[in-house]
Amino acid sequence: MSLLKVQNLTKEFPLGFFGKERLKAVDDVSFEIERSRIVSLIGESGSGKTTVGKLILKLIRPSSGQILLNGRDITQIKGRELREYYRKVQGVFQDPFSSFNPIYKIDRVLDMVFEEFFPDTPASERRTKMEEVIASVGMNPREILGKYPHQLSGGQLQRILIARTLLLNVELLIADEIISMLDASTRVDILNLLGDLRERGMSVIFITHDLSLGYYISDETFIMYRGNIVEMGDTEKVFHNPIHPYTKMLLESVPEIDRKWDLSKRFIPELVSSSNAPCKYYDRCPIRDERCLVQKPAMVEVEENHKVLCLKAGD
Ligand SMILES: Nc1ncnc2c1ncn2[C@@H]1O[C@H](COP(=O)(O)OP(=O)(O)OP(=O)(O)O)[C@@H](O)[C@H]1O
Repeated sequence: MSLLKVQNLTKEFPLGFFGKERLKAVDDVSFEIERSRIVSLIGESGSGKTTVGKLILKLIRPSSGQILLNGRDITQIKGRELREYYRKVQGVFQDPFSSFNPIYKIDRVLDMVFEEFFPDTPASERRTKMEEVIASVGMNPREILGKYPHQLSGGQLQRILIARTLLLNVELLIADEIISMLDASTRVDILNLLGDLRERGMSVIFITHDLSLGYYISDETFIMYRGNIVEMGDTEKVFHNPIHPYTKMLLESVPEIDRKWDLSKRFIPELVSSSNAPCKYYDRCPIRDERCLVQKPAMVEVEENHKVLCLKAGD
């Protein structure tokens, strides 16, 4: 049984002044994540990545669909079951400063994990465990535990948030753009830390719009476009044998060190489709044909653990 199974997940938001129209921020998304895997969710701004993360974290409710953790549908759980869910599934977000209460020192922040989830743990054991997890995210507990959040850097705060998930021993971490605010060398340290979590048996959904970061760290990659996953599978296959025209375009648009900016290759995304084609990529698609105007694409398995949402993928 997979750790996480998401089935036909959809989230609509009201659109416009009176909210009569609806935006499908996540549209019929299905995937499974096994234990001890890092999966990147990649797509341009507004493609629905954060909404998927928030739905799994139960910060918002789905319009339809199911989310199963270890086979149990969690969309309706409440009370004690919900608390137990948060012991297993946690999120870390882009801006680490906003995740901390500025008046609590770091020891207090970590102690609250014990208060909430393991209240019977004696004080001395709490301290030992806190020191262990701070050390395992590469920091000196004596330098960190007595400090307030504003006395630490963004990278240090991200590590503390990851240390917090180690205290809980979570099974699934949703990491939403957690390294966009960090400098290049701190980024690599945090990415490597995610790799360590995987070695401990944790799975990570790594949300990013940065293809190279996704490629560096993930076992599997899901490419999102306007609420749909358009391509998914082993990272090596998605990156080295991209099939969906959107994935191909994304990979071609990564700036390379030895390639200069070229106006003729500039791509301006069209966020609202002008046709009513069932394929959301139709208006931008260089390989579209008349079938794409009438037939809704379904996920096609093009090779083992590599699927594509495109009518032409099977051609
Ligand atoms: N609470 C909300 N109410 C209305 N629309 C929303 C809400 N949250 C998100 N949206 C819309 O849903 C779509 C998907 O948003 P989401 O934040 O999931 O995208 P994203 O891929 O994470 O983008 P980014 O990389 O910019 O964070 C966007 O069009 C966004 O404007």
